[in-house]
Amino acid sequence: MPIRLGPNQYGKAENRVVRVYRDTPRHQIRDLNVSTALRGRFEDAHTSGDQRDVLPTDTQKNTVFAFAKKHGIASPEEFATLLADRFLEAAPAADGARIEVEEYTWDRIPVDGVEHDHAFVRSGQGVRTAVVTVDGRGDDRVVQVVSGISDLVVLKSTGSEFHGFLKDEYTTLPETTDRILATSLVVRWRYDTDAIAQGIDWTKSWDAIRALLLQRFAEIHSLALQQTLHGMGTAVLEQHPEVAEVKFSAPNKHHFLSDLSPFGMENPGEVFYAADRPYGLIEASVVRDEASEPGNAWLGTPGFC
Ligand SMILES: O=c1[nH]c(=O)c2[nH]c(=O)[nH]c2[nH]1
Repeated sequence: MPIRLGPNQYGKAENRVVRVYRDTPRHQIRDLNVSTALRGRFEDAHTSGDQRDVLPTDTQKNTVFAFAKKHGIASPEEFATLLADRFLEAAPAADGARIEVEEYTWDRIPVDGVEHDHAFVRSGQGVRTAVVTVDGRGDDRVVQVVSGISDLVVLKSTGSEFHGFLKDEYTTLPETTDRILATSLVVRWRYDTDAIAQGIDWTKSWDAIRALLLQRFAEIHSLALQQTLHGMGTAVLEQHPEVAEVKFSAPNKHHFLSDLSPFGMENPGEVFYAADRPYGLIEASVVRDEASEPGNAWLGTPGFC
């Protein structure tokens, strides 16, 4: 029976590495969740059990922690690229490496109006993400970087409408010109490969894109979550030539007006029931026409159309 090994990859998932910089009394921390994966010519490991080409996932884990000490963590993107290059050097059978990073950010705790040197509170403003894929070596080396943010929970208490939609015999949703719009955004944006080759200030770009996404969410008068996402993504592409495409996954966190009429009370958009499920799931991407090819940039990153 003709059977062959299909797509495969292997690595160490969710290495939780915290790097403390303590060169001065004012400490700095980077708090990451790093997942590594190698792809390539690993048929023997699967078919005959011969592991001679396999760089163990345990070694990959050790490398993550050793590199946090040796190189520090300048940014998720840079750290991931260092790791990918290292694994391609250490494992000759690997044709590509995919490094996924989540970064949890911490703010200094203010004490008497002064930010503390070594006490932090986790910032609740979204998780920074990066997926770096390096394929090939030498002149054939291709680097793809998809940065992003997840768990960015946003809400507008007005400035959102939803009406004029298709109706059939099962439609009960009332049309509205004033509703709450709330979502927990997952946004990922892919960088142009030429821009990557020229060098990108990853943190400056990430900070600016996050701020722009929030600004546009606030500013856009929404006729649907779809239209809001399109406006946010378009703004990113207009203002960031280094970005090739933006993808969104946005659960529509429905807020239903509570019916207070049994209690003789009116409710002009003041009291809502925040439903947690089911939720509308709106996914969309915005792509620059002349965008560089994505290659393997999205391979292994689920949850987006
Ligand atoms: O912004 C929205 N988009 C939809 O597609 C949709 N469908 C729905 O019931 N409510 C909403 N809201």
